[in-house]
Amino acid sequence: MLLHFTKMHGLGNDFMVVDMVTQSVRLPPDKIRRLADRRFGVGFDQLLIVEPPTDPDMDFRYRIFNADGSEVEQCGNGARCFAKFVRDKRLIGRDTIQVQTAGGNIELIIHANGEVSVNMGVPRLQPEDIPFRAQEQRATYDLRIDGEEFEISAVSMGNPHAVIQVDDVNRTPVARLGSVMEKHGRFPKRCNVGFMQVLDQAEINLRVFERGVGETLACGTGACAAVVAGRLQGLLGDEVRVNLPGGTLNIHWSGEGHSVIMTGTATRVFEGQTRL
Ligand SMILES: N[C@H](CCC[C@H](N)C(=O)O)C(=O)O
Repeated sequence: MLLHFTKMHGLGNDFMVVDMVTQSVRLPPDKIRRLADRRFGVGFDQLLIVEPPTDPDMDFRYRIFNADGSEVEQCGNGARCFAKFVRDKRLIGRDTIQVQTAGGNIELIIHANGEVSVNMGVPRLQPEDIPFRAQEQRATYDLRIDGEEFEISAVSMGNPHAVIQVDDVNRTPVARLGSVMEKHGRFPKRCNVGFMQVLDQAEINLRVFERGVGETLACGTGACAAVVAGRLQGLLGDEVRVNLPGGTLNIHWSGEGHSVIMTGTATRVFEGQTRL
Protein backbone atom coordinates (compact mmCIF):
# COMPACT_ATOMS: atom_id res chain seq x y z
CA MET A 1 0.00 0.00 0.00
CA LEU A 2 1.51 3.36 -1.08
CA LEU A 3 0.80 6.41 1.09
CA HIS A 4 1.17 9.81 -0.61
CA PHE A 5 2.19 12.70 1.65
CA THR A 6 3.59 16.24 1.63
CA LYS A 7 6.44 17.25 3.93
CA MET A 8 5.90 20.78 5.28
CA HIS A 9 7.00 23.06 8.10
CA GLY A 10 5.92 26.16 9.97
CA LEU A 11 9.10 27.95 11.11
CA GLY A 12 10.92 24.62 11.30
CA ASN A 13 8.17 22.80 13.24
CA ASP A 14 7.88 20.00 10.70
CA PHE A 15 4.97 17.91 9.53
CA MET A 16 4.00 14.97 7.38
CA VAL A 17 0.65 15.99 5.85
CA VAL A 18 -1.66 13.26 4.55
CA ASP A 19 -4.80 13.77 2.46
CA MET A 20 -7.38 11.28 3.73
CA VAL A 21 -10.06 12.89 1.54
CA THR A 22 -8.82 11.19 -1.67
CA GLN A 23 -6.98 8.27 -0.02
CA SER A 24 -7.82 6.12 2.99
CA VAL A 25 -5.22 4.36 5.14
CA ARG A 26 -5.15 3.11 8.73
CA LEU A 27 -2.25 4.63 10.73
CA PRO A 28 -2.04 3.03 14.21
CA PRO A 29 0.27 4.62 16.84
CA ASP A 30 3.16 2.19 16.24
CA LYS A 31 3.13 2.99 12.49
CA ILE A 32 3.03 6.73 13.29
CA ARG A 33 6.04 6.38 15.59
CA ARG A 34 7.99 4.57 12.85
CA LEU A 35 7.06 7.19 10.24
CA ALA A 36 8.12 9.94 12.69
CA ASP A 37 11.58 8.43 13.09
CA ARG A 38 14.14 10.59 11.29
CA ARG A 39 16.35 7.57 10.45
CA PHE A 40 13.90 4.80 9.61
CA GLY A 41 10.90 6.85 8.52
CA VAL A 42 9.89 10.19 7.03
CA GLY A 43 10.71 12.19 10.18
CA PHE A 44 8.36 14.81 11.66
CA ASP A 45 7.26 16.56 14.85
CA GLN A 46 3.59 15.96 14.02
CA LEU A 47 1.54 13.97 11.49
CA LEU A 48 -1.38 16.03 10.13
CA ILE A 49 -4.40 14.25 8.68
CA VAL A 50 -6.85 16.04 6.33
CA GLU A 51 -10.30 14.44 6.48
CA PRO A 52 -13.85 15.28 5.42
CA PRO A 53 -15.69 17.06 8.30
CA THR A 54 -18.28 15.38 10.51
CA ASP A 55 -19.64 18.89 11.26
CA PRO A 56 -21.59 20.03 8.14
CA ASP A 57 -20.68 23.67 8.83
CA MET A 58 -16.96 22.93 8.46
CA ASP A 59 -14.89 22.46 5.26
CA PHE A 60 -12.50 19.85 6.68
CA ARG A 61 -11.59 17.87 9.79
CA TYR A 62 -7.96 18.22 10.95
CA ARG A 63 -6.40 15.49 13.11
CA ILE A 64 -2.98 15.86 14.73
CA PHE A 65 -0.63 13.13 16.01
CA ASN A 66 2.62 13.78 17.88
CA ALA A 67 5.83 11.92 16.99
CA ASP A 68 5.14 9.56 19.95
CA GLY A 69 1.86 8.50 18.27
CA SER A 70 -0.43 10.39 20.68
CA GLU A 71 -3.39 12.21 19.13
CA VAL A 72 -3.68 15.81 20.32
CA GLU A 73 -6.25 18.57 20.19
CA GLN A 74 -4.55 21.42 18.32
CA CYS A 75 -1.48 22.48 16.33
CA GLY A 76 -1.02 26.10 15.27
CA ASN A 77 1.96 25.86 12.91
CA GLY A 78 0.26 22.81 11.43
CA ALA A 79 -2.94 24.79 10.82
CA ARG A 80 -1.08 27.24 8.56
CA CYS A 81 0.48 24.33 6.64
CA PHE A 82 -2.98 22.69 6.47
CA ALA A 83 -4.35 25.81 4.73
CA LYS A 84 -1.52 25.86 2.15
CA PHE A 85 -1.91 22.10 1.61
CA VAL A 86 -5.67 22.11 0.85
CA ARG A 87 -5.31 25.17 -1.45
CA ASP A 88 -2.29 23.76 -3.34
CA LYS A 89 -4.08 20.40 -3.75
CA ARG A 90 -7.21 22.25 -4.94
CA LEU A 91 -9.25 20.49 -2.24
CA ILE A 92 -10.92 23.89 -1.78
CA GLY A 93 -11.20 27.03 -3.95
CA ARG A 94 -11.58 29.62 -1.19
CA ASP A 95 -8.94 31.47 0.85
CA THR A 96 -11.03 31.35 4.05
CA ILE A 97 -11.32 27.82 5.41
CA GLN A 98 -13.38 26.52 8.34
CA VAL A 99 -11.71 23.56 10.06
CA GLN A 100 -12.98 21.15 12.70
CA THR A 101 -10.40 19.97 15.26
CA ALA A 102 -10.57 18.02 18.52
CA GLY A 103 -9.56 21.24 20.31
CA GLY A 104 -12.32 23.39 18.83
CA ASN A 105 -13.14 24.78 15.38
CA ILE A 106 -10.65 27.21 13.81
CA GLU A 107 -10.73 29.55 10.81
CA LEU A 108 -7.79 29.79 8.41
CA ILE A 109 -7.24 32.80 6.13
CA ILE A 110 -4.66 32.65 3.32
CA HIS A 111 -3.24 36.10 2.46
CA ALA A 112 -2.02 37.23 -0.99
CA ASN A 113 1.58 37.21 0.27
CA GLY A 114 1.28 33.51 1.17
CA GLU A 115 1.15 34.08 4.92
CA VAL A 116 -1.72 32.49 6.82
CA SER A 117 -3.75 33.89 9.72
CA VAL A 118 -5.49 31.45 12.04
CA ASN A 119 -8.30 32.29 14.44
CA MET A 120 -7.19 29.91 17.21
CA GLY A 121 -10.34 30.46 19.26
CA VAL A 122 -10.73 31.73 22.82
CA PRO A 123 -8.04 30.50 25.26
CA ARG A 124 -9.32 28.34 28.10
CA LEU A 125 -8.12 29.47 31.54
CA GLN A 126 -10.34 27.60 33.98
CA PRO A 127 -8.16 24.83 35.58
CA GLU A 128 -10.67 22.09 34.76
CA ASP A 129 -10.67 23.12 31.05
CA ILE A 130 -6.89 23.01 30.65
CA PRO A 131 -6.75 20.51 32.49
CA PHE A 132 -4.62 21.66 35.43
CA ARG A 133 -5.07 20.76 39.11
CA ALA A 134 -5.75 24.02 41.06
CA GLN A 135 -8.37 25.34 43.51
CA GLU A 136 -9.16 28.44 41.41
CA GLN A 137 -8.10 30.23 38.20
CA ARG A 138 -5.04 32.47 38.72
CA ALA A 139 -2.65 34.39 36.44
CA THR A 140 0.20 32.30 37.89
CA TYR A 141 0.62 29.20 40.09
CA ASP A 142 3.55 28.06 42.28
CA LEU A 143 4.99 24.69 41.24
CA ARG A 144 7.97 22.60 42.32
CA ILE A 145 10.03 21.24 39.39
CA ASP A 146 13.14 19.11 40.02
CA GLY A 147 13.34 20.39 43.62
CA GLU A 148 13.08 24.06 42.56
CA GLU A 149 10.12 26.45 43.04
CA PHE A 150 8.72 27.98 39.82
CA GLU A 151 5.88 30.40 39.06
CA ILE A 152 3.97 29.16 35.99
CA SER A 153 0.89 30.09 33.97
CA ALA A 154 -1.51 27.39 32.75
CA VAL A 155 -3.38 27.99 29.46
CA SER A 156 -5.24 25.81 26.96
CA MET A 157 -5.43 26.62 23.25
CA GLY A 158 -7.34 23.36 22.91
CA ASN A 159 -4.12 21.67 24.07
CA PRO A 160 -2.54 22.19 27.51
CA HIS A 161 0.38 24.63 28.01
CA ALA A 162 2.53 25.63 30.96
CA VAL A 163 4.33 28.98 30.48
CA ILE A 164 7.36 29.91 32.57
CA GLN A 165 8.94 33.41 32.44
CA VAL A 166 12.76 33.32 32.23
CA ASP A 167 15.48 36.02 32.07
CA ASP A 168 17.21 34.60 29.00
CA VAL A 169 15.84 31.75 26.83
CA ASN A 170 19.37 30.95 25.62
CA ARG A 171 20.56 30.30 29.18
CA THR A 172 17.55 28.15 30.19
CA PRO A 173 17.90 24.34 30.59
CA VAL A 174 14.88 23.70 28.35
CA ALA A 175 15.42 19.94 27.96
CA ARG A 176 15.88 19.28 31.69
CA LEU A 177 13.05 21.50 32.93
CA GLY A 178 10.75 20.77 29.97
CA SER A 179 11.00 16.99 30.31
CA VAL A 180 10.06 17.15 34.02
CA MET A 181 7.35 19.82 33.55
CA GLU A 182 5.72 17.96 30.59
CA LYS A 183 4.79 15.10 32.91
CA HIS A 184 4.07 17.11 36.07
CA GLY A 185 1.26 15.52 38.11
CA ARG A 186 -0.81 18.71 38.14
CA PHE A 187 -1.28 18.34 34.35
CA PRO A 188 -3.37 15.13 34.07
CA LYS A 189 -2.98 15.10 30.24
CA ARG A 190 0.69 16.24 30.39
CA CYS A 191 1.52 19.63 28.84
CA ASN A 192 3.58 21.64 26.38
CA VAL A 193 6.10 23.83 28.22
CA GLY A 194 6.89 27.37 27.02
CA PHE A 195 9.92 29.37 28.30
CA MET A 196 9.16 33.06 27.72
CA GLN A 197 11.61 36.00 27.88
CA VAL A 198 9.68 39.30 27.79
CA LEU A 199 11.65 41.94 25.83
CA ASP A 200 8.95 44.65 25.99
CA GLN A 201 5.14 45.01 25.73
CA ALA A 202 5.24 44.03 22.04
CA GLU A 203 7.97 41.36 21.77
CA ILE A 204 9.07 38.13 23.46
CA ASN A 205 11.60 35.37 22.88
CA LEU A 206 10.17 31.87 23.33
CA ARG A 207 11.39 28.27 23.36
CA VAL A 208 8.91 25.37 23.67
CA PHE A 209 9.38 21.81 24.93
CA GLU A 210 6.42 20.09 23.27
CA ARG A 211 4.32 17.31 24.83
CA GLY A 212 5.07 14.05 23.06
CA VAL A 213 7.94 15.49 20.99
CA GLY A 214 10.55 17.48 22.94
CA GLU A 215 11.91 20.93 22.06
CA THR A 216 10.79 22.06 18.58
CA LEU A 217 12.02 25.00 16.48
CA ALA A 218 8.61 26.63 16.84
CA CYS A 219 5.18 26.04 18.40
CA GLY A 220 2.13 28.00 17.27
CA THR A 221 -0.18 27.11 20.12
CA GLY A 222 2.80 27.70 22.44
CA ALA A 223 3.22 31.22 21.04
CA CYS A 224 -0.49 31.90 21.60
CA ALA A 225 -0.37 30.50 25.15
CA ALA A 226 2.72 32.59 26.02
CA VAL A 227 1.08 35.84 24.82
CA VAL A 228 -2.08 35.02 26.80
CA ALA A 229 0.01 34.29 29.91
CA GLY A 230 2.06 37.47 29.50
CA ARG A 231 -0.94 39.72 28.86
CA LEU A 232 -2.82 38.32 31.87
CA GLN A 233 0.18 39.36 34.00
CA GLY A 234 0.10 42.88 32.51
CA LEU A 235 3.45 42.34 30.74
CA LEU A 236 2.23 42.39 27.13
CA GLY A 237 -0.12 44.43 24.91
CA ASP A 238 -2.59 43.29 22.21
CA GLU A 239 -0.05 42.76 19.38
CA VAL A 240 3.06 40.70 20.12
CA ARG A 241 5.98 39.51 17.96
CA VAL A 242 7.03 36.07 19.18
CA ASN A 243 10.65 35.19 18.31
CA LEU A 244 11.12 31.40 18.24
CA PRO A 245 14.33 29.56 17.28
CA GLY A 246 12.79 28.82 13.84
CA GLY A 247 11.39 32.30 13.15
CA THR A 248 8.81 34.89 14.21
CA LEU A 249 5.03 34.70 14.62
CA ASN A 250 2.64 37.65 15.06
CA ILE A 251 0.02 37.08 17.75
CA HIS A 252 -3.00 39.29 18.43
CA TRP A 253 -5.11 38.93 21.60
CA SER A 254 -7.31 41.68 23.02
CA GLY A 255 -8.05 39.97 26.34
CA GLU A 256 -10.26 37.42 28.10
CA GLY A 257 -13.23 36.23 26.06
CA HIS A 258 -11.57 37.16 22.75
CA SER A 259 -10.02 34.83 20.16
CA VAL A 260 -6.27 34.63 19.64
CA ILE A 261 -5.17 35.38 16.04
CA MET A 262 -1.84 33.92 14.88
CA THR A 263 -0.17 34.96 11.60
CA GLY A 264 2.89 33.43 9.97
CA THR A 265 4.35 31.45 7.08
CA ALA A 266 3.81 27.88 5.87
CA THR A 267 6.36 26.05 3.72
CA ARG A 268 6.17 22.96 1.51
CA VAL A 269 9.46 21.02 1.40
CA PHE A 270 8.74 17.99 -0.83
CA GLU A 271 6.08 15.57 -2.05
CA GLY A 272 6.66 11.95 -1.18
CA GLN A 273 5.21 8.48 -1.00
CA THR A 274 5.97 5.64 1.36
CA ARG A 275 5.04 1.96 1.33
CA LEU A 276 3.02 0.90 4.40
N1 LIG B 1 3.64 22.29 17.22
C1 LIG B 1 2.24 22.54 17.49
C2 LIG B 1 1.83 22.13 18.86
C3 LIG B 1 1.63 20.70 18.93
C4 LIG B 1 1.14 20.43 20.30
C5 LIG B 1 1.43 19.01 20.71
N2 LIG B 1 2.84 18.84 21.00
C6 LIG B 1 0.61 18.70 21.93
O1 LIG B 1 0.88 17.66 22.51
O2 LIG B 1 -0.29 19.49 22.27
C7 LIG B 1 1.86 23.98 17.27
O3 LIG B 1 2.47 24.62 16.41
O4 LIG B 1 0.91 24.44 17.95
